[in-house]
Amino acid sequence: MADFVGAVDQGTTSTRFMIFDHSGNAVGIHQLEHEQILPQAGWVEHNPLEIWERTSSVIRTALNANNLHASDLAALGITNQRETAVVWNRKTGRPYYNAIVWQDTRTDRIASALEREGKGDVIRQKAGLPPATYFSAGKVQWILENVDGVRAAAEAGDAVFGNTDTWLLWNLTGGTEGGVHITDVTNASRTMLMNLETLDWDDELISFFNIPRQMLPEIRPSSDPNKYGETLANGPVGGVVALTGDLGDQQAATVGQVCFNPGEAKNTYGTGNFMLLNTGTELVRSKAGLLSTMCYKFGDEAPVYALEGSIAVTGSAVQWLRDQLGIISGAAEIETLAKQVEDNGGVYFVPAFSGLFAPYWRSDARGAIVGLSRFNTNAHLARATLEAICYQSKDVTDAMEKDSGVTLDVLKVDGGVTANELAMQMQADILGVPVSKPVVAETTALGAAYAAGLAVGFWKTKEELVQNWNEDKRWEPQWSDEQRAEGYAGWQKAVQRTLDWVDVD
Ligand SMILES: Nc1ncnc2c1ncn2[C@@H]1O[C@H](COP(=O)(O)OP(=O)(O)O)[C@@H](O)[C@H]1O
Ligand SMILES: O=P(O)(O)OC[C@H](O)CO
Repeated sequence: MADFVGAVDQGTTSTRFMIFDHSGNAVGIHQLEHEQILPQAGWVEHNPLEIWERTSSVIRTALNANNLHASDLAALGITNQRETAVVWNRKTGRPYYNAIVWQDTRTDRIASALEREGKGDVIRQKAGLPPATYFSAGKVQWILENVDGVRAAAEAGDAVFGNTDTWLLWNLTGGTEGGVHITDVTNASRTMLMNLETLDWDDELISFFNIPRQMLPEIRPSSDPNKYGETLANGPVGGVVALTGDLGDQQAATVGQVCFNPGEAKNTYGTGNFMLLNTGTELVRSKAGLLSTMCYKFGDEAPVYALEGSIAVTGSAVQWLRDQLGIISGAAEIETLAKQVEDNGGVYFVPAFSGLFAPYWRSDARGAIVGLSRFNTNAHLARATLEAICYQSKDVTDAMEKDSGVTLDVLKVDGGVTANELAMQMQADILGVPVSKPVVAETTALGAAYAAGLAVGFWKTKEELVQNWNEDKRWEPQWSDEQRAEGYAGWQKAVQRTLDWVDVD
């Protein structure tokens, strides 16, 4: 068998290709950003053709730079930004419209109408999700209603939908020359169209959004010995390799962090934050504002479920300080600035730029900086931004404890923001729980590689993967209980100030 497994990680801001050896170490990586298209307030789009071009490019470059070839890869996995919706013509390969990104809020009226029309409870029951702009179904409905010719093409079977995993699988396996139209259970669980119990598209959910069923891809396991397809010999991989792993990026990170037992959780700090708790083969329905979602399904094993706390804006608040306010020139600088002051000086920043996701689900919220006095400086705002990342994670952790009864004894973390030592110390202080980061911090790509490799016997058991996980760094809580309670009370007050700001009806 070949010595390596490859994984494409198609994220919100960039796409990377990574090559892993049997110990789970990265032996090659290449990464490219793509354009964030912001046509109006609240709208976020990506160009699917640019994403495919960047994907091809990172695959070619990473293989060439390491003098590796298709024959060195035992299998390939894909992981992706979830929910982001692409609709394209299967005969021409042309997208009808830009991909509408998970952060996009243009469907707020569609989402609030669902609740008004009494469909919210059916959606929560069947899909495990609250009606919100976040999920794919409303985005597909918007394209069907607003882009000329799409509905007729969809009814004729020519216009098809996929998240970016499906778009890339289709292109990698042949595109107009016979590409597959496939997704996995984790991605499907974020569309708002899949029934969590049957793991199939649900006609009632589909009818809420008036989506022709033939637009939807086939739903397959996240790790599939019956491969989804093979890469084209003349494609970017340069040879035929089996595609056997497909997971949404947050579920992939959960696998990369080897959270295979019920009660194990990870928190990924990227553009947003996503905490997932493995709830085992039991579907736990959230009462505290979390999502019930798929964790993974490996081959013909029973599906594993998760509770998820999704936070829309965390690392992107750091980007906002850099790009919109210009108070730092690079993300890493926030740490130096925040360290200039001892504490937040009374300032709280709630970055509800896309409304508030878990556990509030309030699309009428907008961002607020509160508690300002003349004493405050940029340094307090920098500190409040890092605290906001951690307080939002505290909201989600509390909800998780309520829903599952599980008390975390350690929080496994990964993602871009975990490079920030101060933020990770704050997280341990605010939660009162140690925070632990693994040596291989690229857990998302690693999880997709694990899913692909398990399917072809490159790794034989999940226990082998657990052996690969090693701690790099741990932060212990230092705050007193009193400090923690006082700080969190301020945060909760600040959150109240952001609510009911925009009129979504
Ligand atoms: N040292 C740092 N301190 C705080 N935030 C950081 C730091 N380095 C990167 N980030 C943030 O991390 C995010 C990128 O993380 P990444 O895991 O690559 O995200 P994604 O997968 O969502 O693209 C950016 O939003 C950036 O602002
Ligand atoms: O691309 P990321 O890492 O920002 O993750 C995005 C999530 O999948 C959105 O649900």
